[in-house]
Amino acid sequence: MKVIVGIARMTNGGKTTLTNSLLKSLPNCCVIHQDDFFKPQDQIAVGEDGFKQWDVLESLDMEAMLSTVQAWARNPRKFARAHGVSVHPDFSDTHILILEGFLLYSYKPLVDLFSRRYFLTVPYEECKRRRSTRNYEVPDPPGLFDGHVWPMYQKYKREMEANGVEVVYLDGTKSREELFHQVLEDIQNSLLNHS
Ligand SMILES: Nc1ncnc2c1ncn2[C@@H]1O[C@H](COP(=O)(O)OP(=O)(O)O)[C@@H](O)[C@H]1O
Ligand SMILES: NC(=O)c1ccc[n+]([C@@H]2O[C@H](COP(=O)(O)O)[C@@H](O)[C@H]2O)c1
Ligand SMILES: [Mg+2]
Repeated sequence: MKVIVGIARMTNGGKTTLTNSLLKSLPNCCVIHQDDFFKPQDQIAVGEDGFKQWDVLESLDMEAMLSTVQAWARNPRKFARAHGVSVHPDFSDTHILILEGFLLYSYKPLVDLFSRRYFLTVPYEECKRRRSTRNYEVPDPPGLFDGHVWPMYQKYKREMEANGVEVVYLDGTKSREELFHQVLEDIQNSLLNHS
């Protein structure tokens, strides 16, 4: 059985934190981080607003991300080995892939591959506060959050809803432990339903 789980959305919603906890608890579980597929800085367009447009789909090499997912799907055992994940003998027929990132459900070739699509949200003020404490490889210029990050979040969310993409919303203001247990239990239940 092969299962692909999406841990998506809001910047600073807690995706990477939650994903890292799940990886330790789920058997034969590999991960692909969307952040690893940002194009180089000189290929990021500058918008009419003067900001580099990091938070649009075109800033990510989604074809390369899809190829990586396909490599896992062709041979999850080989993928696990190559990524240092040992295959648990008691669960050798179960393979889980977590895709983690802020724009997972807006790229058509990927969207139907998920068994479960999680969508972490936190209120605007909390998101902005957490973001202000983060150090990205390319630091945020002043005004980026309100001028680019937040409007793009809203635009893609509206499009996703209009396209009828089904997601499981998660309240990112819950504690790390509560979120972890909620999602772990939910994934375990959906594994039982698949088997
Ligand atoms: N459940 C939570 N409650 C409070 N703070 C959190 C929670 N999960 C993550 N954080 C904090 O929020 C920030 C962003 O977390 P991170 O997992 O990197 O988010 P993302 O990958 O969605 O951008 C970090 O400082 C992290 O420690
Ligand atoms: N990793 C990078 O090269 C890079 C560069 C500039 C901005 N970012 C930011 O990363 C965010 C996505 O990552 P998080 O969801 O972990 O916050 C986007 O909102 C984007 O603005 C990342
Ligand atoms: Mg992250």
